[in-house]
Amino acid sequence: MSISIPLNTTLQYSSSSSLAPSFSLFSPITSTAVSVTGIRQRCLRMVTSCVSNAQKSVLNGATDAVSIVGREQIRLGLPSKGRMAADSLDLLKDCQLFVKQVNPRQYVAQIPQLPNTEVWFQRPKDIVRKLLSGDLDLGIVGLDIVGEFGQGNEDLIIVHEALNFGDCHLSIAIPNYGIFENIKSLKELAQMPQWTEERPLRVATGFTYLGSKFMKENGIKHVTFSTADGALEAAPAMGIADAILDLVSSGTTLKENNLKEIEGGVVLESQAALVASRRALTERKGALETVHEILERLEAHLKANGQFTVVANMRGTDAEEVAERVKTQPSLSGLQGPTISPVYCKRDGKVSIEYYAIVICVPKKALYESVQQLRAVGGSGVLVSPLTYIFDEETPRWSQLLSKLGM
Ligand SMILES: Nc1ncnc2c1ncn2[C@@H]1O[C@H](COP(=O)(O)OP(=O)(O)OP(=O)(O)O)[C@@H](O)[C@H]1O
Ligand SMILES: O=P(O)(O)OC[C@H]1O[C@H](OP(=O)(O)OP(=O)(O)O)[C@H](O)[C@@H]1O
Ligand SMILES: [Mg+2]
Repeated sequence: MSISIPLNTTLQYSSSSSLAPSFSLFSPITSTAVSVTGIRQRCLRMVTSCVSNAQKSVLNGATDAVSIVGREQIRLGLPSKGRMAADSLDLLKDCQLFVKQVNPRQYVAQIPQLPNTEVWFQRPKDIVRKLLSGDLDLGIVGLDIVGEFGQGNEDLIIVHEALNFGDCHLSIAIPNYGIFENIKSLKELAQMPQWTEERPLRVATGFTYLGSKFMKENGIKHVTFSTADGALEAAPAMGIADAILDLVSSGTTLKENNLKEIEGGVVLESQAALVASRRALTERKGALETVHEILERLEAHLKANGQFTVVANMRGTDAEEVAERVKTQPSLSGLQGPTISPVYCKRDGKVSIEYYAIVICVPKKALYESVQQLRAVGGSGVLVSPLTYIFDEETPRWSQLLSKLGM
């Protein structure tokens, strides 16, 4: 990379709120800044050093980034557009974290519930890059993007790996016609005699890092990659590539372009994740507390999201006897166990206990089965309602995070 600075150019340097110093070059024609020949040398040295720091940061991650100083706010990166954008905001809303973005073209926003945090909207790949350069502290992106642009950098920490949206997988696909008609697995693809050093397997992908790592791990030597920004599924039919490596969710795009996935060809499973910079968590004041709060809210919401509260009445002699009956059924154990409380009825002017109310949480998937089991042990009047949050004593991911941080 080379930089040329015209003789009459001045450099403005600021290290204001961001981690990395920023600099800008001003031409005297358009700015009032004064050029002093003596400063030029110093400016040149500063530019060279900034550029080389920036290059190092990109190559090595935040290890070489400027130290964590100068900025009070924690920065959370959210996808600025595309299929992850609305879902990220909806998830935070479900956690009672309301991102106040006045209009969609505004790239910075606040969350009133987290006054020390600012939101920056960025393209997903830039969120990962900026976590590594120290310009963001936290981010929500797909695991595919973390893998491709994070390149295994140890400064990136996955705080929550399953935010329950953006599900897809990164997979190799080949034509379902011609020489590939009978090829069903990666092994068969690798063993095709067509691929040689002179004529390698040509793969079109936006995931060249993960792609070449995967091919190496699977012992496929004769392979080259080409890249494009989208519509990769056209590449085989256009004669540009033999195979593609791209994200798949419904599989419609593959099908519509006469392509098929193969056994052993899935490079990774992806969904949205909460990612953090290790350095930010260990060095930036308040970052760890903020991530703890976000994690608690996320876990409480995501855990509750998969469950219903079920209330039923059950005739019995006492609470223990009802508990014994309920415990015979596998789907009725609840989180810790069923809550059983007496139902006070008035009969002939006297208060008596004939029924007990049982309250349990059941996984949504097991709802009908649970209702049947409740009925089988004498349950009646079953009420089912959605659960909004389950706050556990401590979230398991929090202790995992602390141990990843060596705390
Ligand atoms: N079918 C899918 N195709 C692509 N990405 C998907 C799919 N389903 C979920 N995703 C997730 O959405 C992310 C991409 O979203 P989107 O395509 O909107 O991003 P982008 O940065 O705008 O990409 P692009 O380079 O296509 O403009 C992926 O990184 C992945 O995590
Ligand atoms: O399995 P499916 O549900 O069909 O989804 C997969 C397609 O979606 C994505 O493309 P996108 O819509 O982002 O368009 P692009 O390829 O132009 O980026 C991805 O790159 C695949 O092409
Ligand atoms: Mg896309």
